[in-house]
Amino acid sequence: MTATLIDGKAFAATLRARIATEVAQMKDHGITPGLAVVLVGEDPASQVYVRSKGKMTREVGMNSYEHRLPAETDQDSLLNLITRLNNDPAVNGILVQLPLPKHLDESLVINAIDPAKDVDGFHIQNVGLLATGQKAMVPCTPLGCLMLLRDRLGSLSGKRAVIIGRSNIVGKPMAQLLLRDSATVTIAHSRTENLPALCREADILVAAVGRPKMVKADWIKPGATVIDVGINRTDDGLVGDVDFAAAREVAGAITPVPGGVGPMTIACLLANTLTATARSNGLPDPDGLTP
Ligand SMILES: Nc1nc2c(c(=O)[nH]1)N[C@@H](CN(C=O)c1ccc(C(=O)N[C@@H](CCC(=O)O)C(=O)O)cc1)CN2
Repeated sequence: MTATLIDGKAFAATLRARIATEVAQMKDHGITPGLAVVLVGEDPASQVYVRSKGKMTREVGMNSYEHRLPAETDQDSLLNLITRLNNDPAVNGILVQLPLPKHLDESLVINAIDPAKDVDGFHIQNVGLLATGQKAMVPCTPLGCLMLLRDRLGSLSGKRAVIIGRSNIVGKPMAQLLLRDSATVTIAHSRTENLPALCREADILVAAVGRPKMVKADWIKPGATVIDVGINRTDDGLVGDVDFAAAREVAGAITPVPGGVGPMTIACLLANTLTATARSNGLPDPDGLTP
């Protein structure tokens, strides 16, 4: 069996077009969503992502505010900028591109963002709201994975899901979202015993470890849906955490890298910015953009 390709690039383009329609309607009511993105330093991949975020923000009709700071920026200067953005009524969403240079305290910086403008969903308040099943801002990459999974499978209720990776950005929020949809969820990590056997039990396998081609074909239950969050730059180019060519002969559906989960991350950032704008203006959440 050759797996169906889950085309995240196409899904993200459709999502962005829908967001553009909703932004146009907001503008008719005098509201223009604004997204501020802060980049500290010159990490080449981060520069690409930030440029792409700015371009797509403008394409859907939102205002984009980019703040590029030198790598040696001190903590207080960064916190002062965040305070300014928190207090700026034109800014509905704030994102600090990660990773930050080592001398900056990532948690302190993220938790300085107004939770209502935290379109990354990384603020401790949003983490807690998500974990307790309340209305939260939801991290973009797991939100994108959830959208792809629901589109492919419909109901996730009762499905066996294994997530490889326990990061705050992907693994943990992904688990919360799948639990919310009544999947049976296991988070696996570097100390998990007999990982291949555990993965073989999964109807839904999410790989988010950052190790190129780690997940082999014989780790996959025939017919399973495989979501590859890995973005690893290797001598062979960009590869995921899943050995794609072999895995697609076993899985029922699989996301490619590139063109799978990655494009969903930015589309969901725009979705979150729209949601944050609606909430701050006392409007209902836009349909289908929040879990
Ligand atoms: N504050 C944040 N920082 C980071 C996040 C995040 O969600 N919030 N996620 C990643 C990077 N990221 C967005 O910031 C991101 C990663 C990948 C893609 C993407 O479209 N990938 C393409 C491949 C692009 C390439 O060639 O590199 C794909 O997979 O098809 C978009 C955004 C870390 N930091």
